[in-house]
Amino acid sequence: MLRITNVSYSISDRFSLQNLNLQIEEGTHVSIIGESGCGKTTLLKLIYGLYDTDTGTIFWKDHQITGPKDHLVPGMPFIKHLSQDFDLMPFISVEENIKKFLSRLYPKESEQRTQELLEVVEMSAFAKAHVKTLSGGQKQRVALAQSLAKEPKILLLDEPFSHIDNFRKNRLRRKLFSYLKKQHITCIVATHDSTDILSYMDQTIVIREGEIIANAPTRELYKNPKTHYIASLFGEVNEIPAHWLDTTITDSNTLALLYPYQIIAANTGLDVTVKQSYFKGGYYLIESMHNDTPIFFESSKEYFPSDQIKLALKTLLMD
Ligand SMILES: Nc1ncnc2c1ncn2[C@@H]1O[C@H](COP(=O)(O)OP(=O)(O)OP(=O)(O)O)[C@@H](O)[C@H]1O
Repeated sequence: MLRITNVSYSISDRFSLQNLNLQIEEGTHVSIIGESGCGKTTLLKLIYGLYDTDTGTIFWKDHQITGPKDHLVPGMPFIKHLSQDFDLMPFISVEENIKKFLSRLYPKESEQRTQELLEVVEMSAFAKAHVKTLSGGQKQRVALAQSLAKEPKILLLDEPFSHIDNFRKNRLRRKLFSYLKKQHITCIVATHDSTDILSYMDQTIVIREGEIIANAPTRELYKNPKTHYIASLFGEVNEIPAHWLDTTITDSNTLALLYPYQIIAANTGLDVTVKQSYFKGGYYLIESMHNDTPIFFESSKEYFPSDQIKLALKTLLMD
């Protein structure tokens, strides 16, 4: 288990991570989400041992993770950290970039492992190519393979798919996270992308201004977001008086957080005027207005500006 206890760390006068407490079971996949600048990367670097904490401790099982004060070369050997600027050698080939992390004493095994990893990240065709000739997304895939070469106990990924096209991203995500589960590698991912999270992450941690404000199983967090900030990290969300759509609620001060898919056009309900329809492939996201309040909902049918319609709740409970 990874155990973070009362950790604080000031990066500057303006930013600090404050009193973090966190436990992550071995083999779990965890995402760290939060707005840009909230401290996700800083937390990953603390876990890797790139910074010395101001207070508190970080342990992986019985090993204390400590920073540059205690290590000439910071970073723990059983952890791999894939940063946003992948650390590859540009003038050697893709496979050499991976092999340099494997033992030269066993060339056959090293070759096999390299090919296995290139297959996971779908870069086998580029094995002999020089890294400097690769695109950003291809470099990111090589960096991913490199981070797995030595089979870390913990893999820390910072925006791991940010440069990778949608065509490949979904397949790569499926392959990577199932490989990590199979190998029982604990994985912590800092991400902005909610599709990284929902299907693959067992646990999600939400950070706001240097503080952990939520830590829960991912589905639970998605279904019951406690605040607008948390819900909005998963996509568009409406925060509206609950009684507008739920007639069982009498208190007009109670607010409801509703994702667009929870609201539908109906024969009776709340009067709204359509402002805009956004084509999303299998459905439309409709932006409508009730008085001055925007309400987003999903529809299989396109609506047009100024259409007058009524909205109702699709589900009271999200399950
Ligand atoms: N070396 C540094 N010196 C001073 N301030 C820094 C340094 N590194 C980061 N910061 C500041 O610390 C805060 C947290 O940065 P961090 O990179 O951890 O955020 P983040 O949540 O990962 O952001 P993003 O999602 O944009 O990558 C930011 O306000 C950033 O400007």
